Amino acid sequence: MHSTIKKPSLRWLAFTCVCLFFLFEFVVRIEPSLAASDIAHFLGLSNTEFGVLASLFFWVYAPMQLVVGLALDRFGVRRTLVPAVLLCALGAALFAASNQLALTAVGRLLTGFGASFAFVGALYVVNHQFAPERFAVLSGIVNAMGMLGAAVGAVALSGLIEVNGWRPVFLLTGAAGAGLFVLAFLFLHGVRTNESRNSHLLAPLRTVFSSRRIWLIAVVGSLFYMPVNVFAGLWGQQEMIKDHTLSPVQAETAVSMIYWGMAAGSVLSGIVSDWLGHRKWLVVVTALLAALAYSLAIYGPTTSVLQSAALLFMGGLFGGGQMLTFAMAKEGEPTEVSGSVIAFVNMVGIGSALIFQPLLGYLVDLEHGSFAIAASTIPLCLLASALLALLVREQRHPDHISATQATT
Ligand SMILES: N[C@@H](Cc1c[nH]cn1)C(=O)NCC(=O)O
Repeated sequence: MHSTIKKPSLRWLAFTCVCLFFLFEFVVRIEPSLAASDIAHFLGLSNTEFGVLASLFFWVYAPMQLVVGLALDRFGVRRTLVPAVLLCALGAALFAASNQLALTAVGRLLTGFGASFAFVGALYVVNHQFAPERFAVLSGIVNAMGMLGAAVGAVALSGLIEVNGWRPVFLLTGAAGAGLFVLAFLFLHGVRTNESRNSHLLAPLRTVFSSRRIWLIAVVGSLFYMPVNVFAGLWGQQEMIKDHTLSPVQAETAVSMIYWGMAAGSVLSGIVSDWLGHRKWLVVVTALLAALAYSLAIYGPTTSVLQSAALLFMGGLFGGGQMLTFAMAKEGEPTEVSGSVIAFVNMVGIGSALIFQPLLGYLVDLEHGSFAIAASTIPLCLLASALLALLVREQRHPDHISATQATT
């Protein structure tokens, strides 16, 4: 049966710490892109070399997901997340303070290493310290924090960088991370339960890899998340400029609406899902509605920034339904493997960028610069996600049924 720590105030303090960590992680993740040419010039790098430097973050982040899940399942929240916050902050500070490329690269690797604990760690806290019927809405709030970090952080830091230069601002970010470490040290506590820890460190991976259901849900989540990874993250701005004659600033504004929509949608879909006590059909319906919104945004005849922004906002809003895949996946298994299950779904989800980002570029080149075929992968992935979600078996392990639900 599910257990929660006794004092609600401790639970909410832990939740606040992990939400702030995910927000911080998202800010340091995108920070280099806000001063790309200044950093490249300072370190004497070409654009390609700068791209490699910034991407070091993801080289550690993606494979670390499996380690993060195992570490959480084995050592719990406090012993993993508190050092992770410190390493993430130290990495950001080192990136800013160093004059040498090698040290800057170590800083970026360290940032990615620490950051890799944030999202899964936050969902782990939600899973272990709150009642099961709150999982979807609270994990939606976690996701919204990251999206707001990307949307608001980018604008706020760009302004500061313009006035003060990138190094003082990046150092300030590192200092904010140090402050967050102190908060986490003081207030981020795990729960002591009488749940059995796994007898073998790698045991949760066996459960994850051998479950056809978890693989299926991870692919559903990945296809559902694909527009955020690929359209919002890379190609959207170009598509908007080319096909809808928006200016670069208008296109960036319209595409950033995906993050705002996603922030609202993650929370809303969580509220509706926890209220209905249901996941699967919401995933199917929101994926279909997101497919419709993106199709209209991409293939519709509009040249108005307002209409494009509204349609992309709707795409993000319905896209918030992808967060429910985490609830679906972990609810099928015992709590002692939740960290690994959540981390695996996340790894497959963010890993889809490795396939789809270059694939879209390839298709655009193949069509001599036209997005007509390349962009069709966006609604197609969403449709595939909805269809595959239909195949997911509804399953709820007793660990994810709260005492109140169990007695009704
Ligand atoms: N919402 C996740 C990504 C995802 C994976 N499957 C479905 N969605 C997310 O934002 N993760 C944050 C991260 O970058 O780790």
